[in-house]
Order: sequence, then structure tokens, then C-alpha cells
Amino acid sequence: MFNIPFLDLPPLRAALGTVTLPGSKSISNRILLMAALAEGRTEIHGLLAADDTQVMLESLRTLGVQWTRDGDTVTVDGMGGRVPQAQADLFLGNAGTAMRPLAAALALMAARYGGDYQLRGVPRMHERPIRDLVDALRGLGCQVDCLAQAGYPPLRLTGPSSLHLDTPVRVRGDVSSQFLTALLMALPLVAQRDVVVEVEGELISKPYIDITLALLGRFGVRVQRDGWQRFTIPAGSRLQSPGRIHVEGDASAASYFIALGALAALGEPLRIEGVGSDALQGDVRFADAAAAMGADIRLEPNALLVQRGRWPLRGIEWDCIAIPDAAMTLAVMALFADGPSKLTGIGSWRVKETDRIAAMATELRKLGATVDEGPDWIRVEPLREWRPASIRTYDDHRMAMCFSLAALNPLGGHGAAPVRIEDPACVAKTYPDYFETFFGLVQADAADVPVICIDGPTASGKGTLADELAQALGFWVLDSGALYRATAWAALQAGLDLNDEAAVAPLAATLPLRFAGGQVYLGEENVTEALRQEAVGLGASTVAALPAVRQALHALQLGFRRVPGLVADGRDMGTAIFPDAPLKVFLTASAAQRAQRRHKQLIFKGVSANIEGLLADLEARDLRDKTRSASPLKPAQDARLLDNSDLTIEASVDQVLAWWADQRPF
Ligand SMILES: O=C(O)C1=C[C@@H](OP(=O)(O)O)[C@@H](O)[C@H](O)C1
Ligand SMILES: C=C(OP(=O)(O)O)C(=O)O
Repeated sequence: MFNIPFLDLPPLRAALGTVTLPGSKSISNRILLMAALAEGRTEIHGLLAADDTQVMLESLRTLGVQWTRDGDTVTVDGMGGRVPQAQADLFLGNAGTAMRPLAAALALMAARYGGDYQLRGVPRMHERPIRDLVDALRGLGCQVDCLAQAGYPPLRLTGPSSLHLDTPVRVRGDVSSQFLTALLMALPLVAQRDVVVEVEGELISKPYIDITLALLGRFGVRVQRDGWQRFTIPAGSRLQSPGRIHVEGDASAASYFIALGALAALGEPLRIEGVGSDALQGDVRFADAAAAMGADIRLEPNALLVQRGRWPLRGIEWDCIAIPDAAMTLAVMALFADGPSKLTGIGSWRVKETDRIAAMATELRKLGATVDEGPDWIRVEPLREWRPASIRTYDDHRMAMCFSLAALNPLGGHGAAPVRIEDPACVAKTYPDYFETFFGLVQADAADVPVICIDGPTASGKGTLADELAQALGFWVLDSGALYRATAWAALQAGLDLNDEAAVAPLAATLPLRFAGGQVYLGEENVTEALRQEAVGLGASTVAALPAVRQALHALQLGFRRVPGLVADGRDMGTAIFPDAPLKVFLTASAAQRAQRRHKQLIFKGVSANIEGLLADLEARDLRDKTRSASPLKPAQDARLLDNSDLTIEASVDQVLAWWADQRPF
């Protein structure tokens, strides 16, 4: 996950590949709660691992429910209708699918067996309404207190109290369907007799009720329904574990990739695995809206294949009441259409992770779009002149994911603009690896992918600076020195003479080198430590002076220029490999300072070293690097010079980040 203040996406031009969706949030949290309340053990496969499921899992543990995790399989020991802890204080983040169902289940348990539970969340959760559920629970006889503001969490649920199950439970359905879902999942706990739930007002987000009913069915509870108005939980209903259960891929998350395919899968379709025509989730119907806009979509039972169909997309008017979450994706797709699009039935956007109508309108306008909004609709005009924009995400995962699609702007207008996503880690709510997955599918022109070059002499601190910058910006890192050290190491292993250009160059060309998690691998072998040896460093300097070796490694280095960007550290990054890089830094420090740093490093590693000897080696190496005929070490003409002799690492990083910020159009 990119846990950084912002993530810059370069302009993108195509998409290709296969994505496997994470588990559905809605299904995961329903199954977790039902499994905890049921009789028997449930093995859940493909459970979503994200903030929303984490708060549910932690709450269940606090309530005394036992579960274990093995990869994406979680095994829950069902409690048979009553959790062990009669008192608990639960934190539910911003997960509506945890707050609402747990409130109903614990309110009923407190009423029946006695108890005292508090349910709280992040500040936004305390602004998301829950009055309709509170009213319904109070109508049943539960004791529910709103601890801050009437109609909002945090809640306190206490008991015992007597329940009135002989008259229908009434619940409003026009603010959120989750209130009805919560009651349907909880009432089997007390269904000694038929329990009837009646919905008041027009029920929104109906397909989520279908998910609830289908999963209750898997747990042995067959709710009888009368349209969308009346639901009966038959007397004697009890949740019973189905044993094993599989969570299908998240259909709302599929919407970003359906849009990506519709915009940018130009030759062959993007393959989206985990949901398809067999899906339980209504959000798979987002495909109908995308198809109406012109996407070419094929549904398989458990996969979607999407490519560009009509282009530009067609502006649509669409009632989104059944697909509130995926509908946000349509608002960004609308920028690529041939005429305006209007999305209606989205009043619930106002009470979700943020006021999504206001947030969407504000951020689309930053890109240059003309947007109108009403209480429950939004109208978006297509965009031709895109502006680079820094998109605020309002701690709303869907804002971050939707606006990643705006980086495809070269396909929808003139020019090419980068897009900044603020607080990209907000995707953790439902899709922590969203951006990594997205980057694995998209393609950019190399020239559009930013590179920051950090060149300089040995022991100037390039590697540390490059790593810190890459970390701060979410960029890839290329330690080009490692390529030379790996060549020297491999040549030494093979018993070659390091000056034998004809023998060493072919070895360099076929180096199976990989950087992963701060480690360097040659084939399957982790050579990180081996490459740090002084002898290998000296050998690197020798092989780096051979023009044929440098040429062999050139193409390899260009391949590291990948979305979203690269920090390249070396000696000729700015002069020879990435001459068009938008920021080049030449990092120096006095030879005495560098010798001291190297000395400290070696002592720290337990290697004895002599500072005078190190200084002499450094000076000899500087001279060789500066005077070699192939790419001698010198600053690029447009490089910024940074002497870090008297700077801390943080100060150097801040300086380069400040230079970088000056270059950015935001
Ligand atoms: O029941 C569910 O799993 C959900 C129902 C929908 O909420 P509303 O019913 O409040 O629209 C949806 O937006 C939410 O992300 C998940
Ligand atoms: C509305 C959403 O979440 P929640 O389950 O918290 O309601 C969402 O995921 O878009």
C-alpha cells in the first residue's frame, strides 16, 4: 500500500492484462458475522483483507469469538447465537457493514441475555445516520442510546429488556439498506416465533438485500419475502454454518477495471477475475451502465472481459439507485464521453464515507470539468482540456480509486496531464493494494514517466537518499551501482578477468537481476550482502569502465522506468541513461566525510577498517570514475548540486523533495 501523503500518476495511454479481485466487502462482513453467530465452525475462503473486515474481525475477537487466519482463509468458531462477552467497547472504523449489523445483533443479545456494549468509529462514522435502525431496535424493545448526537453513533446497547416480537418491526429503507440487512441478520437470534419486518419509505440499494437473503440462505435461514415491503423470519430459524464458504470478488471494485478496459484496453480485453454472470452482488450490473456508455463487455460465470467499444464513450442518463458504490465510477467515465451524463438516484452518496456528490463535483471541476449537482443527482460534461490536478480524497477509498482513471486523460482530449491522488492510503478501507494492481495493468509513454536521477561519487549517500525519495513518492528505485556490482560478482564467481571486456559484457547482458523488498536477487539467489563487499565494489568500478558492459546494461536500466515513476541512483543516470529526466541531482560530500561514513558503516557491520586506507581507496576510485572514457562521473549540465557534507539525511531528502515540488504542475 502507498502510505504516503500523495501519489502522482503520470498520464496513461493503455491497459492490458488480468486482475484478480479482492474478496467482496459486503459478502465478507456478512459472512463473518453470520459465522460468529451460527452453530458450528465456518471456513471462509477468499475473505477480503482490508480495514472494513479487520474491524469486524477484531470486534468478534473482543466479543470472545475464536477465529484463525491462514492466508485469505479465516476459520470462525460459531457461538450458537450468543457471544461470550456481555460487555465490550468496539471500534468499527468507518465500516457501515460492521457498525449497522453489529448494532442490531448486540442490541438483541443485550436485550435477551443482559449486556452493555459500546460501538464507535472514526469521526465520519459519527456523522453517518443510524436513526432508522435505532428506531427499529427501540420499537422491538431494545435499549439503545446515542452517546453523542441523537440518530448517530457512538451507540450504547444495554439490557436485559423485554422484546416485542409479536408485532411487525418497522424500519425505514430510504436512507440506507444496511438497516434492513442488519435486522434480517440479527433477528434469527430471537426467532422463537415468526418475526416480521416491514419496510417504510422506498427501499434503496435493493441488490444488497438480495446478498443478505442469499447468504442467510447459505446459513440455513430462509426468509420469506413479500416484494420489498415485508420480510418474515420463520419461527425456529437458526443460523447454521454451511461448513465452507467462498467469498466472491468485489463487484464494486470491479467497476474501476471495467472502466479501465472501456477506456484503454485497445487491442485485447482486460480480464477481471472473481465476479461475473454468477455474481451475488448487484454491483455487477454496473456492467450494463458501462456497456450503455459503449464498453465492450463479455461476462463469464466468474470473470469479465472488457475492452474499448464505442469511442468516445456515449453520455448517458442512468438511475443508479441499485448500484450506489459503483456509480461513482460512471462520473469519471463521463469525462470521456461525447456528451453530458446525468446520474440519478444517488441521494445516499451524501451520507457515505464523505458527501460524495459534493466531493465528486469539487474534484471533477479541478480537472476542468463542468459539473452540476442536485440533492440526489450529478451531471457531468465531457472534458477536452484536462488540467493537472491534485485530487482530494476525503478519506473515501472510492474517490481515490475513481480518480486514478483520470490519469488516462491523453485518451480523452488534447495533451497529457499528471494527476495527483492525495492520501492514497485511504483505499485501505476495501482495497489496500489497489494502486499496485492498477500500475500492473496500465501503460504510459516512457517520456511521461518521471525519473529523478541521483548521481554522485561513491559513499556520497546516494543509495539512502534514493531509497528515501522513492519511499516518499511511491516510486520505483533503480540502484544502478548494483547492476555493476552484480556484474563484477558474477564475473568473479565465473573466474573471469574483470578487464576482459569480451567475456564480461555478455555476462552483463544476461544478468537475471531483480530488486524486491530492498533486496537484490540474481536468479533465485539473494546477493544483497555479497554485493556489499569492498572487493565487489572495487570490481564494479573496473567493469563499469568497459564500454561494452555499459552498453549491455543500458537497456536493462531503461526498463526500470515504470509507472508511477523512478528514482535512479548511480553515476551516469542524468548524463547517459535518462538524459530527459525532469530532475537531476548531483550529490557530493568531501572525500574526508565520505571516508568517515564508510568507516562508520563498516564498523557497524563489525568489519574492521582503517580510515586512511578507505580515504586513499575513495580518492583513487573518484579519479578512475572521473577520468574513464565511457561516461565519466560528472554532473549533468542541468543537474542541481547538493553537497551533503554537513546535512542530515532528512535535510537532503527535504531539499530534493522541495526541488521536485517546484517542478510539479500542481
Ligand atoms: O449492505 C451493504 O453491504 C452495503 C450497502 C450499500 O449501502 P446503502 O444501503 O447505505 O446504500 C453500499 O453503499 C455499501 O457500500 C455496502
Ligand atoms: C458506502 C460504503 O461503505 P460502507 O459499507 O461503510 O457503507 C462504500 O464502500 O462505498
